[in-house]
Amino acid sequence: MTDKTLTAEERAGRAFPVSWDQFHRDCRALTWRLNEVGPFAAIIAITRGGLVPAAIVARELGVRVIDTVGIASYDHTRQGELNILKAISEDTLKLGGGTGKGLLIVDDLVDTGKTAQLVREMLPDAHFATVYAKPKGRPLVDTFITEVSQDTWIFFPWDTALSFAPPLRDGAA
Ligand SMILES: O=P(O)(O)OC[C@H]1O[C@H](OP(=O)(O)OP(=O)(O)O)[C@H](O)[C@@H]1O
Ligand code: HPA
Ligand SMILES: [Mg+2]
Repeated sequence: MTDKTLTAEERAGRAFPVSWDQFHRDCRALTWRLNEVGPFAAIIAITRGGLVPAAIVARELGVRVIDTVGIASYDHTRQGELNILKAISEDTLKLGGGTGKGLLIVDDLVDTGKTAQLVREMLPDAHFATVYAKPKGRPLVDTFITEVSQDTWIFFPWDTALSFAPPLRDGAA
């Protein structure tokens, strides 16, 4: 049974910190794979986490039409109801023939898959790409780069800062 008093991060247990360098490399690797699948008429970033990978992928693939769909579910690390804060624009929907054909959806990661499921329902024929994937959400993603276990919490570079780490013999785990 899931302990509701714990945040998703606390439940995850393992930490996987990602540096800007690593993230940029992983986004470029994702682009290599997507280049085999495209071309794409537009990219839809799932904000906010999808904005950074979408910018890198768009630059590499030469896509200049970018839209966003705003979905929030985690308040820092606790997952709540999914809220659609901004819908996909009419212009983008038209570009994808109403079903998303020839469009690319980008997010930073898929965890439980709830966000991905919701966007997939909006654009069933779009290609869905994330940089990282956890097992529960993985079946919903068409292309990703790195899989991490469900009990891992990914720390993105825009959510973290460099800080002092005490030496091992002083009690650091
Ligand atoms: O697979 P799921 O369990 O749905 O989780 C994945 C989603 O959670 C995070 O977004 P969040 O809702 O925290 O908003 P943010 O992108 O604004 O940080 C992440 O960026 C994904 O969009
Ligand atoms: O592992 C994660 N890291 C950051 N944000 C997230 N949102 C869902 N899962 C995660
Ligand atoms: Mg997000």
